Amino acid sequence: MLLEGKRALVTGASAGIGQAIAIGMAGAGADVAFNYDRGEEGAAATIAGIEAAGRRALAVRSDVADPDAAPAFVGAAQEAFGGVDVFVSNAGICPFHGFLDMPRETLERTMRVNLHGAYYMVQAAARRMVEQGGGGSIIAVSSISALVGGEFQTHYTPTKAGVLSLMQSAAVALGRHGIRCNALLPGTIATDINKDDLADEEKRRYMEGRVPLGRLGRAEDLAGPAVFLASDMAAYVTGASLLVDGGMFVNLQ
Ligand SMILES: NC(=O)C1=CN([C@@H]2O[C@H](COP(=O)(O)OP(=O)(O)OC[C@H]3O[C@@H](n4cnc5c(N)ncnc54)[C@H](OP(=O)(O)O)[C@@H]3O)[C@@H](O)[C@H]2O)C=CC1
Ligand SMILES: C[C@H](O)[C@@H]1OC(=O)[C@H](O)[C@@H]1O
Repeated sequence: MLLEGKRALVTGASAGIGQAIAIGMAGAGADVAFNYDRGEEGAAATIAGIEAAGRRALAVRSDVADPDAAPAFVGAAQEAFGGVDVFVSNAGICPFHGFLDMPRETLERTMRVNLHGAYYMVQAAARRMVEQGGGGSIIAVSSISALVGGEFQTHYTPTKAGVLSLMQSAAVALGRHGIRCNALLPGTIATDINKDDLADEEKRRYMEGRVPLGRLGRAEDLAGPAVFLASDMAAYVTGASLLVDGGMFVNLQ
């Protein structure tokens, strides 16, 4: 198995992409610790999925925007599993809103969760990996939106560009420790984050029509790419970004 005996941590894994990655990594042989903010029921489902794969699970409830949450999460995983080999920064929000009347609190919360949260979490994981020696793999869930804009995402797309940039700089900073840092760039993946937006049938059809593979993404579509980047199959891959979008980005006309 690609991640046999590895210890993986995933932020925001009570739902959607994080949950699929957490369960996918367990299926590939990893013990998995994950954090989440509010979704108790979802967290229980993630634990069940990890355990069904025969691996150990640890759930930690905390807000990634809180700088103290990062060392606490990594410390809890260290205590439970004895180390950290793989870290996935995934937690994120996207409260769709227009630009001209963007509430300051919406802007600041989105920045704090998506960008500051990723920074604190990745830094805490990297510190642990450096301390234990032996390298590691860090993956951040950025977005196709790091590369293109969105009318109702002016507060969100800069955070995803920032997360992509964080992986590039962290790859440079951490290469000497054998720690690889890469970004996943999902396209439009049907999850809770865009349930309301895609409830508009016309919008949904338009988004589907932009995808050469003919369908929106599923959370599970991110699990394989995440396992690959976490594994030794990607031993010489760092500072890279991988679009997982069914071809949406390259579909100009
Ligand atoms: N869906 C898509 O089309 C795309 C998504 N992405 C990115 O993928 C990531 C996951 O999104 P997706 O799975 O779609 O969304 P979901 O809303 O389905 O899941 C988001 C997860 O993040 C958690 N979370 C949210 N805020 C916090 C916080 N402050 N602290 C800890 N955990 C938190 C949620 O936990 P809880 O519910 O417990 O609060 C939940 O587990 C995000 O970073 C998003 O930007 C990127 C490109 C496309
Ligand atoms: C929430 C959006 O639907 C989703 O998030 C992204 O990063 C992409 O822009 C997707 O459209």
